[in-house]
Amino acid sequence: GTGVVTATPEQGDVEYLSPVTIGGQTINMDFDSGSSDLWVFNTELAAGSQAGHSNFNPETSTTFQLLQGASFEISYGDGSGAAGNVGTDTVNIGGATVTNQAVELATAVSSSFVQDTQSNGLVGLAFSKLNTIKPVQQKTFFDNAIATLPIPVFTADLRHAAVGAYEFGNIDSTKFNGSLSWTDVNATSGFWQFSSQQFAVGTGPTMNLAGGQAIADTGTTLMIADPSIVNAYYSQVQGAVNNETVGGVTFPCAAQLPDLAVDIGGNYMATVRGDDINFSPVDAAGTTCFGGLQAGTAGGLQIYGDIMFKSQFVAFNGGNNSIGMAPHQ
Ligand SMILES: O=C([C@@H]1CCCNC1)N1CCCCC1
Repeated sequence: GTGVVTATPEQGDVEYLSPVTIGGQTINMDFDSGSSDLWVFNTELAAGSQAGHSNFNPETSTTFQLLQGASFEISYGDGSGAAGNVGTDTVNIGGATVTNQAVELATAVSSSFVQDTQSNGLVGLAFSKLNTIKPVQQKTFFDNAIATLPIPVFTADLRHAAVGAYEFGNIDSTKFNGSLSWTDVNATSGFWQFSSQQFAVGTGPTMNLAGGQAIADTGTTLMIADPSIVNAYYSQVQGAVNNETVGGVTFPCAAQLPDLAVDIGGNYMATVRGDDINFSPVDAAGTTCFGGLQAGTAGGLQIYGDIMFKSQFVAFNGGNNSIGMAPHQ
């Protein structure tokens, strides 16, 4: 069958949380198309780490089974991470159900996860080759579900400061304008990766980023692009400065921000709304704002995160490894 769950933004759209039922216990988790582990806060964790969280209890689930000798350890690009043991259980996301899904029970989590009490774990939706379980790598929820879905797709409908949705096995065409533009992804890296070699700032000329590559990552808050794109963009914003203290580009909150169009696989120019690039104030007075578009390393992999998803409805097709995009309805 299909599955649909809400995707509720934390304050400031820092991340989006969705209800996942594991062994009959419903827990709010962060769906991450940029990683491939499903791990959860749980009663095995130290009490100090459990505090404030919803903690899965494997002992009260009648369907949980420990995966003897299995463990996981994951590190994310932002320096956060988790590690622990592994079991299997029945995982139900909005009706889409997988029995014997690998459920990773963290016995250690980094401080940023402990402090973020709205999130109780991640559901990895990138390709299973990135799964960190050892000695035998396990599959993602989507990989396990795909055979039972009417169509081998999940979609992300993320909104600025409003409730959106993740859907498995269905493409709800009432959620986007026009038709989806499809692009093949290169799954070699394990990410939903595509070429992104052109961009345009506002009504300006299309510019080239030779060899540009990007991934679609629902688990990344911002949009991390090549410095050439970032410099071209903020050169059009009065008062934009690279603010080492806060760790990125800031600008006056009253600035008029242009849209940014980026190429998706050579088939589609995805427009990211300028007002979504005004991410958050950095000062109490709300005078100076932090940009939703920030620079990665020159020539490095670009990470199109939630800032892009707030403008674009995205369908992930695991049947033919492609991504479909269209502006939200
Ligand atoms: O670890 C991450 C992100 C962190 C935020 C959540 N999604 C995964 N990376 C981004 C993609 C390239 C590899 C590093």
